Amino acid sequence: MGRKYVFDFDSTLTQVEALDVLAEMTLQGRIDRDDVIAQIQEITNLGIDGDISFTQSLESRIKLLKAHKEHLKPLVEELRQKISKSIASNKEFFQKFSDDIYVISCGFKEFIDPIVAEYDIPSERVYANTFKFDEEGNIVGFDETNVLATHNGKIECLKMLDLEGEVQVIGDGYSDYVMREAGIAHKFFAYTENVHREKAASNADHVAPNLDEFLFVNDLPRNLSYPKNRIKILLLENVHPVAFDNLSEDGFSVELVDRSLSEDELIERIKGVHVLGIRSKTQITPKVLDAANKLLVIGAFCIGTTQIDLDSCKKHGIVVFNAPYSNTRSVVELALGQIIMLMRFIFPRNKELHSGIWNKTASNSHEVRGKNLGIVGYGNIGKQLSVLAEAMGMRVYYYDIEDRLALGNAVKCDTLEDLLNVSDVVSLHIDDNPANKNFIGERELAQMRKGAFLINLSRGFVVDIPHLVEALKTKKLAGAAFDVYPKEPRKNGRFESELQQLDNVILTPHIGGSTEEAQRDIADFVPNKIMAYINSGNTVDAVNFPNIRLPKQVNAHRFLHIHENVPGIMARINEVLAQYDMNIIGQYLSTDSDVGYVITDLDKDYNKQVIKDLKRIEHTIKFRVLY
Ligand SMILES: NC(=O)c1ccc[n+]([C@@H]2O[C@H](COP(=O)([O-])OP(=O)(O)OC[C@H]3O[C@@H](n4cnc5c(N)ncnc54)[C@H](O)[C@@H]3O)[C@@H](O)[C@H]2O)c1
Ligand SMILES: O=C(O)CC[C@@H](O)C(=O)O
Repeated sequence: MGRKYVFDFDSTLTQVEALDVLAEMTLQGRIDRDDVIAQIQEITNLGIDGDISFTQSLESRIKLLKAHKEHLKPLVEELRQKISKSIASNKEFFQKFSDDIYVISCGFKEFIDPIVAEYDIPSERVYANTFKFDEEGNIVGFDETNVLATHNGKIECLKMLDLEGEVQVIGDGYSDYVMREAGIAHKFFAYTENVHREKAASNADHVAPNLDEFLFVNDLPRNLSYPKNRIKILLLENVHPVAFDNLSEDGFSVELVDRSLSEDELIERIKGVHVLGIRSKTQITPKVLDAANKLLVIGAFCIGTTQIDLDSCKKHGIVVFNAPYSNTRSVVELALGQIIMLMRFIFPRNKELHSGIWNKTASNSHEVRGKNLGIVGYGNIGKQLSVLAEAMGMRVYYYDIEDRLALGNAVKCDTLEDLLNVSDVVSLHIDDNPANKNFIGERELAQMRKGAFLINLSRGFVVDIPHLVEALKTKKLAGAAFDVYPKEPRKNGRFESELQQLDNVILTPHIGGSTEEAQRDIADFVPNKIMAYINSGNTVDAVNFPNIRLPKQVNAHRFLHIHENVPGIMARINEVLAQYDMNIIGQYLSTDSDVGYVITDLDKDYNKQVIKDLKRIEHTIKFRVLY
C-alpha cells in the first residue's frame, strides 16, 4: 500500500485558471471584455477560497463566458503552453508514478484530459466536471449530477474513490485543503508556484512553492537535486531590486536588508544562509564565517573586496564574486564633474549664493582644457578617465605599479613623484589593497604642484587625512574632492570628518558608483555569477577561488568536491568512485596553492553511499551533488 497523489488542475498543474483563459478568448473584441474578465476572475477566486458555493461560482461564470465547442481546441493549445514550470521539468515523476496519480478538479474534463494525458495520467483517473452543449455547440451549462459541480464536491469525490494507502493532496485552493480537513486525505501540500492563497497555505501540512519541493520532501525522483526555494539568499546594503527579481525568478528564497549588519548581527543572521550579497560596508570576518554553517557563495555587489576575508572564505570553501566593471563609468563621470567643479571653484560660489552673497569673479577660475591631469592607478577606472579627460582637452599623465599601455596620447610616468610634479589635478584610482594605506602622505603632498587639486574616489585609507587638511589650510592645494573616507558609517545618518568646512572641498558619501545604471548592471552581473555557481558549479571570475568554466551538464549527475590542496586527494576521490563502479562522463580539476576544486560528471544510476564516502575523504572542505 503505497502513496496516492491527488493533484488539482487549475493553477497547480497549469499556471492559470482555464476558465479565465477561455474567457479571454470568447470575449475577444467585446467592448466590455475587461470588465467581464475581471468579474469572472473575482467569481473564480470567491469559489476557490470557499467564500461562495462552487455551484454558484460555476453557474455564474458559464453564463458570462458565452463559450462554444470550437473554443476548446485553442484553449487546450493555450494551456499546453502554460504548464507549471516545475511540473513540466519533472515529467519523469509522472511517468514513473503514473498508477498512483489522480487529478481531482472542479474544472472540466474537456480541457483537462488532453493536457494530463501527456503526463501519463489517463482519463479514467481524471475526476472533473463536463460541459453541456446546445444543438449549435454553445456551452450552456454543466452536468449538475456530478459531485464536483457541488460545494465541497472534492470531498465526496475522494470518498467515493476510496483510495488505499497514504493520500496526499497537492493543490492551490481551499477546496483542496478540505479533503484533508475532512479526514480522507492524509496530507495537504499547498502549491504556491503560480498563486499563493493564504487560506490554503496557512492550513497546509506543507507549503510547496514548486513540485521540486514536494518531490524532495517525499524523496521522490526529481529533476533537481535540491529545491531552489530551499536555497536562502540574504542581500544586504540596499542592492538594486533587480537582483532580488533575478534571483527569485530563478526560484531561490531571497531576503533583503537595506543596510549593512554589524559582526554580531551578521553572526545571528547568517545561520542557514547559502548565499550572502553585500556591498562595501559589511565586514566578513572569520567569526562570521565560522557561524555561516551553510554559506556557499558571497556576492560583493561592488568592485572592492577588502571588506571580505577572502582567505578565510577560501578555507571554508566559500566562493566570492564581485562586479569589476559595472560601476566604473559612473565613477569616471563623477571624477570629470569634480575636476570641472574644483577648477571653477563652483562649490564656494554655490555656498555664497545660497547664503545671499553675489560674488561674480573669474579669479582663480580655470578651464580644464590644456591642464595636466595625473591619474594614479591606470586600471578599469583610470583608463576610462584617461580617454574622456583627453576628449575634454586635458593632457593626461598616469602612473601605475603595473606596466599599463597608454591610451590615446596619455603619457606614462616612471615614478609617482614625476606624476605629482607635473599634474594640475591628481585623481586616485588605485585598488583597495591594504598596502596602499597612506599612499598619499606628507611627502607626496609636498611633491604636488602649488595650487593643484586632489581627487580621491578610490578608498579612504589611501590618503593621510591630517596632512591633507594641513595642505588645504596652508593653500598648498587649491581644493580637493573626496568620495571615500578612512571611516564610513554603516548606514545613512551622521558623519564626521576633518575635511568638513574646508574651502573648495567637495565631499560626497561614497556614491561614485551609486547610479541607477551601475547598480542595475551589478544587479544582473553578480546574480548571474551566483546562479552559475549554484546551478552548475562554474567559478569563472571568482576572486578567491580557482576559476573554471564547466561544460553543460547533460544527462548526468555532477559531484563538486572542494578540498585542501594536499597530495593524494585526487587519487583518493577516484579510488572511491572506482570502488562504486561509477561511470565517469567527464572530470575537471582546478587548483591553487590552497584548495582543489574537482568536478565529476557521472551516469545517473549509482549507489548513493558513494556520496557519504566522498564526504568522508580527509581534507574535504565542501561537497555538493548537482542534477
Ligand atoms: N567611489 C566609489 O564608489 C568607487 C566605485 C568603484 C570603484 N572604486 C574604487 O576605485 C578603485 C579603482 O577601481 P578599478 O576598478 O579601476 O580597479 P583596478 O583594479 O582595475 O585598477 C587599479 C589599478 O591601480 C593600480 N595600483 C594599485 N596599487 C597601486 C599603487 N600603489 N601605485 C600605482 N598603481 C597602483 C593597479 O595596478 C591597477 O592598475 C578601487 O579602489 C575601487 O575600490 C570606488
Ligand atoms: O557601492 C558600494 O558600496 C561600493 C562602491 C565602490 O566602492 C566599489 O567598491 O565598487
